[in-house]
Amino acid sequence: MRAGIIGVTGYGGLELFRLLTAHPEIKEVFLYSSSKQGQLLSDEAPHLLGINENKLRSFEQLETDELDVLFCSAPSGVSSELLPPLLDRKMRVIDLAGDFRLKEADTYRKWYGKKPPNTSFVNKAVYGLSEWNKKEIKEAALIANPGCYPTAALLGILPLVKTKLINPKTLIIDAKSGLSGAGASPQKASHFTKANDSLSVYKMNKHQHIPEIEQTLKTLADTEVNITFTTHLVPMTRGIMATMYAELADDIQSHTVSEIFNESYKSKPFVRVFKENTDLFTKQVYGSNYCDLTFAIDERTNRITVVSVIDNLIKGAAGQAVQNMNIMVGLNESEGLQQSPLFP
Ligand SMILES: NC(=O)C1=CN([C@@H]2O[C@H](COP(=O)(O)OP(=O)(O)OC[C@H]3O[C@@H](n4cnc5c(N)ncnc54)[C@H](OP(=O)(O)O)[C@@H]3O)[C@@H](O)[C@H]2O)C=CC1
Ligand SMILES: CC(=O)N[C@@H](CCC(=O)OP(=O)(O)O)C(=O)O
Repeated sequence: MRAGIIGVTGYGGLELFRLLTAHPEIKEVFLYSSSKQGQLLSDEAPHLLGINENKLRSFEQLETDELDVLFCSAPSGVSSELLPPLLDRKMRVIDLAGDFRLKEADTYRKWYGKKPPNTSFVNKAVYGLSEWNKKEIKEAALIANPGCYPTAALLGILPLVKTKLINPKTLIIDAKSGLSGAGASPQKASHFTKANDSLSVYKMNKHQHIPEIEQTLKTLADTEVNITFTTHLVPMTRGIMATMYAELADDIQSHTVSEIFNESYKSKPFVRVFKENTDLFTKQVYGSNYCDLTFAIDERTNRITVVSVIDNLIKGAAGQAVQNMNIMVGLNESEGLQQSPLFP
């Protein structure tokens, strides 16, 4: 198969490049850039010197019949302009940005502050939460790859919301991300002197992933709810930890919660359910497509705490995108994604 990557010089794009060039079924990867056409990828990413010496192509050089699948890893607002003509030419696309995730145009306008994409393409897009939407992903021509925070949060909370083990109205998601979550271009909040040795909170009650999580709880767990979701920046390169709190429905014992988690993920190669009260850390999934989960029940408050960790650039972006490609083209979903986490 031949794959293309738009936005390959960014953090998500570089991870796509790394995964796709090691993928056993991918014979060639074409690289597209909006700003560095004609340069080598290694000019921008010196760690790739000698590994890929192909020139970055312009979008005008993108021939749909050359590619079996195209990944778009550009900032939000770009893919809604760039992708429709390619989709019209029957290109199979996996988009890593938020453009095609939210079904309501007004919701996209409100939370992203941008012009929403054409409704007909939004309607065609399938939400690529691999473990929960496999049937639809298999049939999709356009996949809206989930956001990094929603991936971590939803994998942790969906089993409990779906089985009504918690009261969803009491759900609070407290999430922390490494700096690569903010992308490669310099930003104030991730500037070394501000981020180092410090912890910051941002976009309180305004984060664009709030409607994405709410929409998915509605579509995949038939639960309409407004959530409380807070994001923090942690001075580490990669990783997300989502810590989620909710009131338990009456008299739920921990063995029931364990059973639900184990049952939900028993045949899912990338979700690892740890036993109750395990101390998790983001580095245990670093560089891998795993999402690790644990929980603890507080009998004094009748609340449950669920903890989920992922690598934002892999399970939260490029890894899940490759997993979705595998599902879409009928390969084993683990193909090319079986690397162990990098530790220490
Ligand atoms: N970082 C993360 O953890 C996650 C990111 N995402 C989403 O994935 C997408 C990529 O994120 P990330 O890699 O972090 O971002 P980066 O800022 O690191 O990279 C984005 C890349 O997009 C390209 N680009 C910029 N402007 C345009 C444009 N106008 N037209 C076409 N291409 C453009 C640039 O490459 P060039 O100049 O070479 O074209 C740039 O390197 C974003 O939508 C982000 O929200 C989703 C999940 C997790
Ligand atoms: C640490 C950090 O800044 N993370 C980014 C994640 C961006 C992202 O993934 O954006 P979309 O999913 O909306 O495309 C943020 O919180 O906005």
